[in-house]
Parts: sequence; structure tokens; C-alpha cells
Amino acid sequence: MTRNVLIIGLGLIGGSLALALQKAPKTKVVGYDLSGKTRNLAETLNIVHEVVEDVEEAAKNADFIIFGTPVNATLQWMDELKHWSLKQHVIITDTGSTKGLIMKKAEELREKGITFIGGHPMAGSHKSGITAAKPYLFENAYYILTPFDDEDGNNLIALEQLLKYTLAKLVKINAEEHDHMTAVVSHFPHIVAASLVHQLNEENKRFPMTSMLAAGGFRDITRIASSNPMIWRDITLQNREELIGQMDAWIDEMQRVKKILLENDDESVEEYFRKAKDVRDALPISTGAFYTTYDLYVDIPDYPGVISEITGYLADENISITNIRVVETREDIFGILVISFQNEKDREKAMKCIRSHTNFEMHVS
Ligand SMILES: NC(=O)c1ccc[n+]([C@@H]2O[C@H](COP(=O)([O-])OP(=O)(O)OC[C@H]3O[C@@H](n4cnc5c(N)ncnc54)[C@H](O)[C@@H]3O)[C@@H](O)[C@H]2O)c1
Ligand SMILES: O=C(O)C(=O)CC1(C(=O)O)C=CC(O)C=C1
Repeated sequence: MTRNVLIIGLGLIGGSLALALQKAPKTKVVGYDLSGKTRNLAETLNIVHEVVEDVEEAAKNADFIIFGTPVNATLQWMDELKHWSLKQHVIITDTGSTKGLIMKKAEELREKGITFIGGHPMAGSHKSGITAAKPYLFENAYYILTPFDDEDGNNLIALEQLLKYTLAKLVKINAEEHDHMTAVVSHFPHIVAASLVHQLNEENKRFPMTSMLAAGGFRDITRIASSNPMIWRDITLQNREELIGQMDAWIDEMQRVKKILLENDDESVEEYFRKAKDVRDALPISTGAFYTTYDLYVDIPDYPGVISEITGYLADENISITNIRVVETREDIFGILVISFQNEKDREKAMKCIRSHTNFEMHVS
């Protein structure tokens, strides 16, 4: 029997999910997006098996309905679908970065006998839109589910059986815990990143060279400030109470740092950085257990064409790469080329391939 999946919202997350779920056996993935341009792209880029124009009609056949929409739009769709005629066993889920208000709205669906299990893949990017969608976006990432405490186990199993094709690690928590923890590791850092960019913008008015001096550190800590402002408006407002709590804690923390600076206390300042380094270095994100990217670092000499030479060797052996960038290049030192792969096997093949053509130093972390 074919499993019919309807995805509403085909941007970075909805599009990536659609691509991943097309790999599931006996599964038909249809999709809708508010934007006509995105619907056209979904068709030409084969993001879904079929693009639909009439969502309510498509929903009649769906076994799963997944929202890849901004979190406020998801709430609006949830209100609408209460009035649709749906399959009795349809399972509705979402991908939104917030869960409190969405699970509250889900109670209204529940009263009508409609199953809703909240979802949130903890992977993404500052890029948005369908052209940024990738089938392996969720591989090895945590994918949070927020079912009601007494959700029917069979519904959960059915959703897990579908989502396992994302190759993500599925975990279950409640909506309240979700919104607290994601405020700490995701939502508040987006506010901090944006605030640092605002601060640079102000400083730059007085010292116009400042932005030119922004190097790797500023780039790394502010990358997420380039995210879609509309997506982050909705997330921030839906999780505002948690965020105000995080902001109070941050202000206290800044006061603490200010105090040790005012005291000119070198031991406390060093201890401040040492403690942060110890905690950061022990995080799963640093050790690779949390979110694995298969990066290969290649020390390259600075001569024209060196990057296309290396990518050429990899292309000759059909080794596909997911990302490539150069870090820490200066005229007088070697550059480091960071090449990312989908999995360990590809990275090992690439190391062998590059070693057979060059004597460049390579390392994996
Ligand atoms: N960006 C991330 O890193 C990330 C990670 C995990 C989860 N999320 C969540 O995933 C969801 C989608 O985010 P994204 O990054 O894919 O955003 P996106 O901007 O890339 O895509 C959103 C898509 O939804 C469409 N859309 C907007 N309103 C709509 C509506 N009313 N009906 C149908 N389609 C509509 C847009 O046209 C767009 O194609 C959000 O809820 C977000 O919180 C984002
Ligand atoms: O990597 C990024 O650019 C992201 O912002 C991804 C990120 C995050 O880590 O904060 C953003 C929102 C989510 O809901 C999940 C993941």
C-alpha cells in the first residue's frame, strides 16, 4: 500500500524533508507552497513527486501531513485543517523551531480526533528557500518529537517509521522542555548574533575600518545573523518568555564579567575563559557525537588552480562533496581547504585519492 505524504511549505526544511522522504519505499511525496515560484521550482528540481495547487483536496488522500512552514503560518494551517475531511488515521506533524503554542493548538485538533505529533529537526542553515534544500540535511542530527504524553504508541511508531528515512536520530521530549532547551542552544544565540552585527554597524559609523577587520571569529559567531528574518521573527515571538529569561541570565553574566574587568583581576579573567573552553571542548557538538560533519582539512600551497586541481581528482573518482571552503589564508602562509563529505566512507576515499596525487598534509579534525 502506498504511503501518501503531503508537505506544506517547501523551503529549506520542507524541501529537504521531501527529498529525504522520496527515498522511503512505497511512498508518494506531494507538496504545496504558498509561493508560485517555489511550486515551479519544486517541480523542476524534483523536490516532490507532485506539486499540488489545492491543499485541502490533496489532504483528503494524505496519510501524513507535514508542515515546513514558518511557525505562525503553521498555527494558521492547523486552524484551517480542523474543518477538512481527512483520512481517519492521518498523522499530522510539523518541523517548527517552537513547540509550546503549536502543541497547544494541537489540543484543538485532538478534540476533533485528529492526531498531531510535534516535530523539530535540529539541523538547518542560515540559508533559506527551496534552492537550499538538501536530501542529507538531517543525517545524524537530532530530530525532536513532542507527542502528547498519552499519544497512541502505534501513531508514534508510524511516524518514526517514516522519519527514519531522514537518517536523523529521533528523540522524544515534551513541548515545555523543548522550548526551554532550544531557547538556550538555538533561539537566544540568534539574538546574540544579530546584536553583535548591530553593534558592529554602529561602531563602523565612527571607525569605518572596523568591518574590514572582521575575520574568522566574527564570521563564525555571526553566521546565523544571515538567517531568514521572517522565520526568526515568528520563532522569537512564539518563545518570547523563555527568551526574556535567557536575556536576564545573559545580562547577569555580562555584569559578572564587567565586575572582574573592573577589578582588573587577571586570575578571574583567565578562569572565565578556561572554564568556557573546558565546557565548549567537552560538548558533543565539538566531539562530533551531536552533529557529525565529515570534514577533511587539506593544507594547500598558495598557487593558482590548486582548489580545482583537488576537486578535479575527486570528481574523476566520482567522490561527491557537500561543501568546500578555504580558511585561514594569508599571503605568507598555506591555506587550509576544508572539504565536507556525506559520510565517513567518502571522506576516506577522498583522503586516499588526494594522497595518490599530492603530498599535501591532511587531517580530519
Ligand atoms: N532554518 C533552519 O535552520 C530551521 C531548522 C529547523 C527547523 N526550522 C523550522 O522549519 C520551518 C521552515 O523553515 P525554513 O528554514 O525551511 O524556512 P524557508 O523560508 O526556507 O521556507 C519556508 C517556506 O514556507 C513557505 N510558506 C510561507 N508561508 C506559507 C504558508 N502560509 N503556506 C504554505 N507555505 C508557506 C515559504 O514560501 C517557504 O518556501 C520553520 O517553522 C522553522 O522554524 C528551521
Ligand atoms: O545552523 C544554522 O544555521 C541554524 O541556525 C540551525 C538551527 C540552530 O542550530 O539554531 C536553527 C533553527 C533550528 O530550529 C534548528 C537548527
